[in-house]
Amino acid sequence: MNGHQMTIATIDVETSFANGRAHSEAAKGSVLSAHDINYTVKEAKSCCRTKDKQILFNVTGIFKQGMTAILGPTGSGKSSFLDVLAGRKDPAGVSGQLLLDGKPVPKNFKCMVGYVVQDDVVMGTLSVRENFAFSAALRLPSSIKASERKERINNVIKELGLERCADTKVGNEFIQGVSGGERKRCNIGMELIISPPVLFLDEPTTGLDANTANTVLLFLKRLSRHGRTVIFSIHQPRYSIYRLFDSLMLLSQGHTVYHGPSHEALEFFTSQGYVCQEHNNPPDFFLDVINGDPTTFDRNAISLEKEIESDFENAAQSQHDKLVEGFRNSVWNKNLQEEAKGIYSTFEARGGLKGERYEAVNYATSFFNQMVVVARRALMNLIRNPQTSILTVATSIVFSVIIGAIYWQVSDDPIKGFKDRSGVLFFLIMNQLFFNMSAVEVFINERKIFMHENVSGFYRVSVYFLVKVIFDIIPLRMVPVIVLSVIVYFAVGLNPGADHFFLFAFCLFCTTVSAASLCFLISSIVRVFAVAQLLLALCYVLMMLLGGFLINFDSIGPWLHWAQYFSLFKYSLSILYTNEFKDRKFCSSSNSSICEFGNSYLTKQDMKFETQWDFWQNYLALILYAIILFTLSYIRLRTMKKTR
Ligand SMILES: Nc1ncnc2c1ncn2[C@@H]1O[C@H](COP(=O)(O)OP(=O)(O)OP(=O)(O)O)[C@@H](O)[C@H]1O
Repeated sequence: MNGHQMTIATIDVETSFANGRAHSEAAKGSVLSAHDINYTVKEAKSCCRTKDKQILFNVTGIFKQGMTAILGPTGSGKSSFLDVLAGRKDPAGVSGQLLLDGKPVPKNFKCMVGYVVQDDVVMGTLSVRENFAFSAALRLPSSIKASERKERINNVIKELGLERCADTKVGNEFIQGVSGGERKRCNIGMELIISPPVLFLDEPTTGLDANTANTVLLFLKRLSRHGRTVIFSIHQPRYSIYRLFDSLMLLSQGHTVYHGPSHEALEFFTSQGYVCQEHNNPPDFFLDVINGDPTTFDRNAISLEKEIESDFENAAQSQHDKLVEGFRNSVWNKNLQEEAKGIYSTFEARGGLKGERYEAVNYATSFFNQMVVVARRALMNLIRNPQTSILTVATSIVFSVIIGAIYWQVSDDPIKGFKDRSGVLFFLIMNQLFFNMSAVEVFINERKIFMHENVSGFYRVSVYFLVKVIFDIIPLRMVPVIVLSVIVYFAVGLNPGADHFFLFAFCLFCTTVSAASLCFLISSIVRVFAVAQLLLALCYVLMMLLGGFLINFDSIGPWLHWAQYFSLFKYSLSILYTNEFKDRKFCSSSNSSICEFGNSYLTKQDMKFETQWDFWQNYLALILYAIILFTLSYIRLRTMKKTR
């Protein structure tokens, strides 16, 4: 079993999951065992060189029904081990064997288990019940009847003690919602809906006050009593929390320094010469020992104490080595290894499954069902979070009124008219681009929720992407464009005629969607909002400069001429100018015999406008621009690493 890659196969749990077993009896008392787990990552050394860094060293653990806490100093590998157990690490870096009830975990193990991430991943605009219904609609197989789903949701609400706030919105920065503890329980409930055989939680108490943390852990304890295997990483818990643990795993620098019943941990440390003072909190004491705190030594170990005083770091290291060695030779490890060996030999005796790759299991529901459920949530989110849309429309109205007032009924004079009209059109395109910069936060804000839901098997990447584009990005941009077009077009007095108005409005819409596609691409690549904004502003400024309207092409080197094809200004302004000036005669108001055709102005601007194709190719370019950038964003979403 040493050094082998993690094997992947399907197991019975999956079948029971698909059959929608009754909530209370599902996956009762599942045993997850990890055998000789090693985990290595590739660490970047320089720009093109990487080095292997081992994070976990031959970690063996058995996790039964009840609460198991994984404890250790910061950087000891708690989160890494939890992720490996939950199947959320790249299998390429993991070796060893994971067994669930003595059988290999399936390829989609991460979708079957519950994993409560540290961050908040519930939708604030939905109520607790609606969030659970969202999880149930996507993660339970379609074969489960609506009434059974409803019953499961009610059971989870009851199990987590959320009856009082079941129909309250979870809350976000705009909406007052449930309390911190209820919110955490709501995150847990999203996972419990599928009756997972094992529930993982990454530092469930982080960000909660002491009392709330206590309440959450009490609920977990109750869940574990009802037949669940609960495994979580935790930072220095208080005694009131520690006493709830059934089993404990202590890690130090990726090695196990204790794994066994939590109430026997002190005994193990005493056996190694470390005595916990009477009123000391055991978890604090364990961490102090692992961190090499000299006060944790037995008074008899004087020579070692001296060593610590002289060289603290070396002493901490030697204390770590001593603990690892101590545990390896302890009775606790002997029992653990024997039990693990028993499970492993049963698995081997069954034969057949080791090393085989079974087909990946599909999502619980169809593409169409996912589209409906995710789109419904997006629309509810849009309606219940109207601040963004209202602000966008209000800003659009104010801006349009200002533009209308400044450029009120522009003159038909060939000199003044050309200047004012081209000015307002240029300004409008610039506004459409910069006004859309808010779209860059779309994916940055939702990155965590998307990654969690996608990894947990809620929906396909394509579903999220299509819903985002069709029900979020496009509608949010359509209304302001209509408002702006109506106000500005008639206030400024642009080319009369319904056909010209619609061509104008359609051009602004295409420009907005193309700009939004660029925002979406950048937000799928960059994680930091400020950096994304800076990148976007840089792109727009370059587009403006190289679009051919602020500088004569003869003045730029030929080597830069290609850049114009990436400029949205080039296409959008070509449409708006042609729509406004082509075949129109502009005469001086003071002397009607002084007239000039708009065509001559277009020629001076180096614009092609003679044929229909000259005009329509710009729309085509804008549409292709949006399609290509949205496709690149989709590829980026698909290929991005979604596990840590
Ligand atoms: N992808 C990676 N590249 C390089 N080092 C990594 C990577 N992932 C984890 N590590 C390192 O592995 C060690 C264990 O990390 P891990 O996050 O599992 O620790 P932890 O015990 O959960 O820490 P904390 O309590 O601070 O969250 C750390 O030293 C961390 O820097």
